[in-house]
Order: sequence, then structure tokens, then C-alpha cells
Amino acid sequence: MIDVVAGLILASDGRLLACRRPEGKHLGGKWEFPGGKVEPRETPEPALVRELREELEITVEPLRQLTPVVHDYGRGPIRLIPIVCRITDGEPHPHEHSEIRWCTADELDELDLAAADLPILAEWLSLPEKR
Ligand SMILES: Nc1nc2c([nH]c(=O)n2[C@H]2C[C@H](O)[C@@H](COP(=O)(O)OP(=O)(O)OP(=O)(O)O)O2)c(=O)[nH]1
Repeated sequence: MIDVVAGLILASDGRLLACRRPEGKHLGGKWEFPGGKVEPRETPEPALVRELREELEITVEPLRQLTPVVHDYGRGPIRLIPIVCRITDGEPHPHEHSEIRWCTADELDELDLAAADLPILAEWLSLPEKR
């Protein structure tokens, strides 16, 4: 099982940052919550901080973890670990995505998200307090 962290980056206005995977890559054109694979002997929160520095040039503070989702795209199972976080330093500049967008809950619902992200969005939308 491969562990992948995904950051639900929460802005002060309640929007979340959605990122689009580049064409040509696995799941190209799909939207996701940015993050990546957890390395051996790494734990999810430091992995998220590392990945978001690399991908977006931001520093984040993890706030809380939501329910992990196990999914198989036909290349073996991944465990997608969602972590709500906020930016403590920097503005997002995409290095590995074709597009990034701050989205309200309704806007997220309209995006063509990667399949493994759908239960994560559903949990987020169901939370009475979005923080
Ligand atoms: N980072 C991230 N990956 C996700 C999300 N949803 C989702 O299904 N994935 C999948 C895509 C990949 O199969 C896997 C890890 O993605 P990655 O972006 O870290 O790795 P990668 O591009 O090097 O993946 P790969 O092409 O080598 O498979 O998790 C998500 O919200 N964020």
C-alpha cells in the first residue's frame, strides 16, 4: 500500500486550494488536493509540509486529519490521507500543476476531481465546522 498525503489548504475566507494535474501525467487534467507520496520512515504531517514546499513554495501548518481513503486506479492500492492545513508562509506558485484555484465548497463540487478525492470532499462538505 502506498501512502499519499493530500492537503486541504484552508484560506481565511473558507476556500480550499484545488490543483490540476498536468496533461500527460497519470490522472492528467483531473483536479486534486496537492500533496504526494509519503517517503519510507516519514510520517504524514512532515510529508505534507515537504510536498507543499516543493510543489507550491508555501509553508503550511497541519490542523487536522480527515478519514483516509483507500483507492485503486489499477496500479495497486493507494491510501490517500487528507490533512486540513493553513498557510503560514508564502503564496502558492504551482511548480507541478497546470492550474491552481481557490474554491468555495460549491465550486469544489463542480470540479472534475480525481476519484479518490470524492469521499474526501464529501466528508469536508458534511462537516458542520469547516476549520
Ligand atoms: N497528491 C495527490 N495525489 C492524489 C490525489 N488524489 C489521487 O487520487 N492521487 C493519486 C495520484 C497518484 O496516483 C498518487 C500520488 O500522486 P503524486 O502526484 O504524489 O505522485 P506522482 O504524480 O509521482 O504519481 P505517479 O504518476 O508516479 O503515479 O495519488 C490528491 O488529492 N493528491
